[in-house]
Amino acid sequence: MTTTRPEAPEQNEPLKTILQKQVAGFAPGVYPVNELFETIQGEGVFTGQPAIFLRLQGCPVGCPWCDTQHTWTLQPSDQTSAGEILVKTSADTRYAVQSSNDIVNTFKQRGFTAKHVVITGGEPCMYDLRPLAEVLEEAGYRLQIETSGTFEIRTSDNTWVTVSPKLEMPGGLDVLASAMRRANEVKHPIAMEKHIEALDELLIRCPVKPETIIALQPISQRPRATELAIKTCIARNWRLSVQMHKYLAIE
Ligand SMILES: C[S@@+](CC[C@H](N)C(=O)[O-])C[C@H]1O[C@@H](n2cnc3c(N)ncnc32)[C@H](O)[C@@H]1O
Ligand SMILES: Nc1nc2[nH]cc(C(=O)O)c2c(=O)[nH]1
Ligand code: SF4
Ligand SMILES: [Mg+2]
Repeated sequence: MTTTRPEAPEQNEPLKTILQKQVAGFAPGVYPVNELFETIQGEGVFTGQPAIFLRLQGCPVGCPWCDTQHTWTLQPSDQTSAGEILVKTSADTRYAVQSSNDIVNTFKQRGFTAKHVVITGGEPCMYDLRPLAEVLEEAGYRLQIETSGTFEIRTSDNTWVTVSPKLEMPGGLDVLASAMRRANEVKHPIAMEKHIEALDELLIRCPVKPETIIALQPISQRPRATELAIKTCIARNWRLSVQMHKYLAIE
């Protein structure tokens, strides 16, 4: 296991600056892993697919409704061992720094049978995912990433890219436009009409490929958000993504 420890942040530095410095401290092919588990994909096109989830630590985007706010920070004091990550029973800020080979070996040691790997976060595209994709694909896994489109997407050509666009993006419009062009799937969290209007506007400014699937995902299972998503999906011929794992109370 790699024991790289990022430098401690100075006081009052913005989260984005702290994260950028700490991310730069990781060697290529080494990642801070917040969670690693096998479950059923509960979101988007692959809903129902058995999958291994790899949750990377760190995200500077700050969506107010984010359901994984414990992944935002990357505090050196939160670094722990790989063993501790595997026995986690609740969401917390701890992470283990692992190489791509550590990760694939863990999949094998745990006896995971799924061949679909979902890399999520936090924001996984803060990291260059190409070394990890190479190791995983070589070992016979298919990759999917969940990303906000706020960082350049660095992964294999075969990766299924799910973009959940964050419109007030720190990366700027060029980065988001490139993510939208690369997207196999756009999965947009919504609660109100204005979120659908924002998506319409975005699709004009940042077009997707004709085959890209568009899905609406109600924020936090709110009934009004779900009703709006259902109505809009039927009217637009878009997909509905309901975070099935939350209804089933599984990981
Ligand atoms: C937690 S994010 C991590 C990956 C990446 N940062 C992103 O935003 O795509 C994974 C997915 O969960 C969605 N999400 C986060 N919080 C949610 C919530 N409260 N309700 C519905 N979807 C949510 C995000 O939009 C994204 O599609
Ligand atoms: N079962 C399950 N499916 C998911 N799809 C996307 C998830 C995420 O947090 O990115 C997620 C998750 O946390 N659990
Ligand atoms: S970009 Fe993703 S992880 Fe980051 S705050 Fe938004 S939903 Fe959460
Ligand atoms: Mg989740």
